[in-house]
Formats: sequence, C-alpha cells, structure tokens
Amino acid sequence: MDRNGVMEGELEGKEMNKCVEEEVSHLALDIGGSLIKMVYFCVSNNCSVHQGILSSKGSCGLSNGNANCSVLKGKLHFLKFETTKINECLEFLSSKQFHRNGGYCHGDCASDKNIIKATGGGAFKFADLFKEKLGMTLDKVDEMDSLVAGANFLLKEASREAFTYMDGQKEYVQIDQKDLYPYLLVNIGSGVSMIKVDGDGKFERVSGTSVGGGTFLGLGKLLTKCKSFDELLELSHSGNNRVIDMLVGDIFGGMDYSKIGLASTAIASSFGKAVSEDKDLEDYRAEDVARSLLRMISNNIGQIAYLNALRFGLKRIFFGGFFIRGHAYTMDTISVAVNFWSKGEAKAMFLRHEGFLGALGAFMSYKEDGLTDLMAHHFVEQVPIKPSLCAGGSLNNSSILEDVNENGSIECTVQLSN
Ligand SMILES: Nc1ncnc2c1ncn2[C@@H]1O[C@H](COP(=O)(O)OP(=O)(O)O)[C@@H](O)[C@H]1O
Ligand SMILES: CC(C)(COP(=O)(O)O)[C@@H](O)C(=O)NCCC(=O)O
Repeated sequence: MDRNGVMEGELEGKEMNKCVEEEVSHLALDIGGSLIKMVYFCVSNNCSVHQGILSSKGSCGLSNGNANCSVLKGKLHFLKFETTKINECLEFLSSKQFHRNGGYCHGDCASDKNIIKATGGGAFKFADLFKEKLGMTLDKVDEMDSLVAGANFLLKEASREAFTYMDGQKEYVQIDQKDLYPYLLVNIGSGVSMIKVDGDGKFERVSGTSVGGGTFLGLGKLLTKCKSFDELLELSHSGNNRVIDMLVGDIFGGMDYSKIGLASTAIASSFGKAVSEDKDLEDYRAEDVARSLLRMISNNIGQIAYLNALRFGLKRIFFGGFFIRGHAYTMDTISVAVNFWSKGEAKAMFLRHEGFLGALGAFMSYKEDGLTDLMAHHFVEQVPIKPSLCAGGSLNNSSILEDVNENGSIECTVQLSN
C-alpha cells in the first residue's frame, strides 16, 4: 500500500490473505471519479460462509447461542484504489477470491451469480468490466442514498467518529442521536455534493459545486508538475499562500478593511498577486502554488457550505469525501471559513471514515435484500485495528489521523436472519 493507502505490492496482499482465511462475508464498492472505495466484513475465525449464508463452525460467543450463528462477530475493513487503476482492484478481488464469497448468492456461490452492492458512477461505467473479468454483477445503489446511509450509520453507531478541527485542535463531538437531524452533509469527492439530511433515508441534495477534489488535484498537477495527491498535499505543507494570493493588506497599504470586517491578512483575491507581478509560473515555488490552491478550494467549499446551511437554518455541517484526507490545513481552512461567515453560529465537523460514506451506505443496503437473509446489522466500534492484525496480533491504539481510513477497521457484529 502506498502512502495514499492505495493497494500495491505483495506485502499488503499477504496481510490481506489473513483476512480471507477468516472469510469475507459481504463486500461493497463505491466507484468514484477518482477513487474506488471498498468496505468488506471479515468474519472472525470461528464463523464461516457456506453458500452465501453465514453459519458457525463453533461458538460465535455471541448472545443468542444459536447454532446457525445468526449473529456474526468480525471486522469491517476499508480499502481504496485509484479508479484509473481499476485493474488493480479487479486483480485484488480475484486473487482474494472475493468474487466467490464477497457478495450474496442465489443459493449457489460457485455459480456466476455473485452480486456485489456498488455505488458511485463507476457502478454503471464498469459494470460490464466486473462481469467480464470476475463474473460479478454490480447491484447498483444510488450514490446520494448511500452517502446519507453511510453518514447516518457512522454518526449514530460509531464512537469517536465526528470531530471539529480548529487552530490545530481536534475535538471529538458526542452526537446525541435524538438531536442529529437536520444537518448538512458536504461530500468533497472529485466534485462536491451538499445534502440536507432530515432522517434515515430522508434527504435532499440542495447544492453542489464542480470545484472540488478533482479540481485541486487536476490544477495542482498542471501547475506544480506533481504526480500524486499526496505529493501535492506534501508540497502545500511548506508553502506560503501569501506569496501568490492578494491580501486585503496588499490593496489597503497594510491596513485592515475593518468597516466590512476584513483583516489585512484576509485573502482578497486568490492567486491575485500573479496578475501584477511580472513573473512566470516557474518563478513561483511549487509549494506556494499548492498552498494557495488548497486554500482557495477549501475556502470556497466552506463558504458555499455555510451559505447552504444558512439557507435551511442548519447549524451543523459534516464534511466527508477523500479531498479532506484528515489533512490539518484543509480542515482548518474549511472550519475558519464556516466560522467566519456564520459568525460562529455554524460548526464544521469532520468524519474519521470521511471517504467511505458511500461504500458504507452501499454495504448497509444488503440488509434490505431478502436474498441475503441479512436482517439487520449491529455494529460496535472498538479499537481501530490495522488490517494486518485481522488474524490476531496486538492491538494498535495509536491511530494516526492521516491514516485512520486505512487502519481503522471497525469491530462489529452482523445479524442475519436464519
Ligand atoms: N490517493 C489519492 N489519489 C487521488 N485523489 C485523492 C487521493 N487521496 C485523496 N484524493 C482526493 O480525493 C478526491 C476524491 O475523493 P473521493 O471521495 O474518493 O471522490 P470520488 O468518489 O469522486 O472518487 C480526489 O479528487 C482528490 O482530491
Ligand atoms: C456528480 C457527482 C455526484 C459524482 O460524485 P463524485 O464521484 O465526485 O464523488 C459529484 O461530482 C458532484 O456532485 N459534482 C458537482 C456537480 C454540481 O452540482 O455542479
């Protein structure tokens, strides 16, 4: 796995084998414009999968004591691949035999009737490819439905999922389930969707913008010649946006424009300095360009999000999508924008499993499918555990913010009807 958490190389493959030995019962995909997100449930050793119906070989150690193991213990795992490298995803699924036991089957798993829940535009675009290469049918789940289901699930079931981030301070937010709705969900993927959520399955996509994560990476690649998202983020770390952005102070001779509440250090015009300076792109440091770009896009999304929150009187805004990547400066910029525009009234919040909302929602939709005998899920998040520890090993509690999505498997139980 590279620094992005994108699968590559043998080592991760070996680590994942351990999980396969423990049996993957269900798997769902979110195939987006930039990344493929995968969520799968790995049944703990003492339970196994037979013909698509999960049953126990021994005691599952769970409450109902039913020999058919209607409650399974295991872990939810999270992985991502670049969409342009979809073949790596297919190879991974194939090598791990996920196409045999990752979906649900109509009685006969050995047949080609494997069906996998999938959301995102790629569920349409790549349906034939999955069929041709793996004999897998992608059962399409609507992207907005999935995002909302994934977010609601995490906000209600997972502990330490939502947090605020301001001035370098991360604070987990205790969500009162009775007081969750309404909220604004802002998913920053390649593009940005803004969804007003009023309940389970009750929502409206109220806005969106095409200036999103794809814009950041696309423009960043053109302007800095960097090759990857991580490289671009890394560059932005050591950059100074003031070299390129035109500040209020640049226009007002170092003074604030206090009458309208603008400090001299506020950005008056992103990239505005490049207008008057007789410089070529090469004369600017790639670090500074990356920083200005990140700031411009984060600010803009924060502002549009706030305006939509204002439009509907929403106080809480949850930001998801892989543009964020747990990156301090991105979250800080978004938080400052929301705080500034709302005069402290609205709050920006972020999610640990930010990029996996759609995939989780697609995963949850198995429970609506009678074919699976899957009645309901009950998830209990425990300690984030590295996928490599799936088959045992010491617990790792020191989850790093940036890597939580790859390392933060969730211990859970899945309830199935007999
Ligand atoms: N490893 C990565 N490769 C490409 N883009 C990444 C990566 N990590 C984060 N990103 C950012 O995340 C965005 C995609 O977010 P995501 O939520 O997966 O959306 P989508 O569903 O459109 O693929 C990209 O546009 C980019 O800004
Ligand atoms: C079309 C999309 C829903 C696709 O989702 P994505 O793959 O970007 O996560 C998203 O890119 C989007 O909402 N774009 C903004 C389009 C607009 O409202 O202008």
